Amino acid sequence: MKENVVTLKGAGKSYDNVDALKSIDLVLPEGEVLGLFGHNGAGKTTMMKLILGVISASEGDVSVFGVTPTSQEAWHMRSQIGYLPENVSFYEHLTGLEVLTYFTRLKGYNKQDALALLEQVGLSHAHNRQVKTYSKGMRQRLGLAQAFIGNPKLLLLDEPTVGLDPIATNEFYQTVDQLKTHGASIILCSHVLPGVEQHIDRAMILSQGKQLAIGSLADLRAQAELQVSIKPQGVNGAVVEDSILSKYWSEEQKMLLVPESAKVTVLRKLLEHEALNDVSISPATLTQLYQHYIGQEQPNHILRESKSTGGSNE
Ligand SMILES: Nc1ncnc2c1ncn2[C@@H]1O[C@H](COP(=O)(O)OP(=O)(O)OP(=O)(O)O)[C@@H](O)[C@H]1O
Repeated sequence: MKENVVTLKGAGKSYDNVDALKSIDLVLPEGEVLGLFGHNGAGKTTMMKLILGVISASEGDVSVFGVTPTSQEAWHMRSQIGYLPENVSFYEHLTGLEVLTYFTRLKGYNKQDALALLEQVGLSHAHNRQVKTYSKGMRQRLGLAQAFIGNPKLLLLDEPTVGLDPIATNEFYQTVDQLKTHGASIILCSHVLPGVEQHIDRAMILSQGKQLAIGSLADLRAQAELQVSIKPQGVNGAVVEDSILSKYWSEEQKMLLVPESAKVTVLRKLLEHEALNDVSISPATLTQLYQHYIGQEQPNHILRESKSTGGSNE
C-alpha cells in the first residue's frame, strides 16, 4: 500500500497582519505529483515552508514522512527532501561544480554525484565556469541539480521552469515523470499553466491563503461543470436537426459545447449518425479551470491579471 508522504490537517500560518495560509487539508501519497497554483501572495511558498519545517504552523497539523517537520526527530527525513526555492541564488564566485559538490557533501554524497547531476541537467560543459557567468536558465538548471541530490522521495519545486527555454522545460518535465515513476512525491508550484497538466496527478488552487479547490483535473472539470468542446466532422446539418444535439450546437464556433455531465450522452447520440467520419473532443484546460475557480473568489480586476498569468496558448 502507498504511504502518505505529506499530511496537512487544517494547517495554517498567520503573521501579525496576515493569514498567509488558512485551514489547508492535503494528503500526498508516495508517487503523486501535485500542482500548486495561485496568484502572487496566495500562500504557495508558505505551504512549502511548512512542509520543510522552516516555519511552524499557527493552526492545525503538518506531518511529513510521519513526523512533525519542526520536531527534533525530523532530522533524519530532511535528507529525503529536495527543495528548489523560487529565485534560487548561489555563491557567484564558485564554479557550478564547486557549488554542487558543496551541496552534495552536505547531504552525504560526493563530487562524482555532483558531476552526474550536472550531466543530468545539461550543465557538464559549464561545470568549471563561475556561477556569475551563468545565464538565468543555467542557474535554474543548477538549482534543479541541487534539488535532485540523493534521489529525494519528496521534491518541493517553486517555479521550476522559470528561465528555462522550451527544450529545457520539456526535459525538466521528463525528469519529473521519471522521478514519479521511481516513487517520488512532488509538489510543483507554477505560474505557467500551459504544459503542466499532463505531468500532474492533482491540482490545488489557492487564493489569499484559502484552498479553493483540490482534485484531479477530471474531478475539477466535473465539479466546475465547464463545457467540453466536441467537434464532429460530416454531420453538421444533421446536428441542427437532432433534438438533443441541437441544444448544444454553437453556430458561431461550429462545434458542440457540452457540460461534462452530458458528454457521454452527446457522444452516443453522435455515433448514431452514419455520416460521422471524425470527432475531436477538448475538455476544459487547466488555465480555464484556474480562471473558473479564481473568478468565483476574486473581483474582476484580479481575474484580468490571472488571464495574463495563465496564458492562452494551451
Ligand atoms: N515572514 C512573513 N511576514 C509577514 N507576512 C508574510 C511573511 N511571509 C509571507 N507573508 C505573507 O503571506 C502571504 C503569502 O505569501 P507566500 O510567499 O506564501 O505567497 P506565494 O503564493 O508563494 O506568492 P508568490 O507567487 O509571489 O511567490 C503574502 O501576503 C505574504 O506577504
